[in-house]
Amino acid sequence: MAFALKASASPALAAARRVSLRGAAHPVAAIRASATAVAGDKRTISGTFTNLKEQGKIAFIPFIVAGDPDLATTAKALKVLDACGSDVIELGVPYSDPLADGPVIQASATRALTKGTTFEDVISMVKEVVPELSCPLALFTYYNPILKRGVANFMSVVKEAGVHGLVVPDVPLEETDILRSEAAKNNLELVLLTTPTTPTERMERITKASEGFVYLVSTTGVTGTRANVSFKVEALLKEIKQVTDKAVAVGFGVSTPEQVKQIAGWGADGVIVGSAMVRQLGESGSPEEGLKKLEELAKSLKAAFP
Ligand SMILES: O=P(O)(O)OC[C@@H](O)[C@@H](O)c1c[nH]c2ccccc12
Repeated sequence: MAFALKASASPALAAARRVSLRGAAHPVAAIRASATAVAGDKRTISGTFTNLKEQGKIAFIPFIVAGDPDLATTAKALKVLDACGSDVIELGVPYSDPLADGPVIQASATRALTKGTTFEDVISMVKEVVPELSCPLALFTYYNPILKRGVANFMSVVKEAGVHGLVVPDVPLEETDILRSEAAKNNLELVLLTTPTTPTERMERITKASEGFVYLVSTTGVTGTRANVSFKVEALLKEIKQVTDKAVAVGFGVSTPEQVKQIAGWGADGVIVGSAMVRQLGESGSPEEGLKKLEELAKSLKAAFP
């Protein structure tokens, strides 16, 4: 299934639309987007965290699966999330064996794959949409699709599409060197993940190697909303921040403003929200309804961020 959006609007027009979408609240982002698009893309994930820290803010990082309910809607969803004040967006490449995902994201990936969504289609869509976003985009993929295409080829294709970073949850730490060196050649930041059960020595190696930010998985098990965020996260954040001054963003289980506030209060530099976003977008009665529910959730969560 080929993906083709109408010719993307000029950066200035895209930025103007963003102002209207974002309302008066984010004119700076629209100006930044316009300047970025015209002057060449200077967005980086680590730079985003640096800017936020200087403002005493933390990053809102939503995750959605490309192609669910369809790629044209994914393109609109990325713009909606950007307009709602996302600081980084994680875009998942649908995969047939998402071993770290719970039922919501598994079902989403299945819907996207059943629609015939291919990696190439996702890349075509990303190439069209990235110039119209003000925030950086991190492509989320399991390791196998990278190996299938060859690491060097994968990285250059992804960079050429305008992606800023990568999250690869199942790459063994011992194999991240090749990934990181090829990513660095393409000016891509490779985000690594640490979990509540990662031994301290390994957490330190992961933290040292991670770029863009350190992804702290809040709980054991797979992705999916939880009633409560584990109190262990507070201590884990302190432990990681003793060994690095890199930004640390917390993900897994988050779906409410209260959980965002709690994690922010524990000292996180960002909060990642996936399944709750994916459910609103992919499980609604129609793409239009899904986009509306996505926007409502994104705005309600964004309002909880300091
Ligand atoms: O879905 P949750 O519980 O909000 O967690 C974020 C998660 O979706 C996203 O970061 C992600 C999607 N698939 C993953 C697999 C592993 C680690 C992280 C992820």
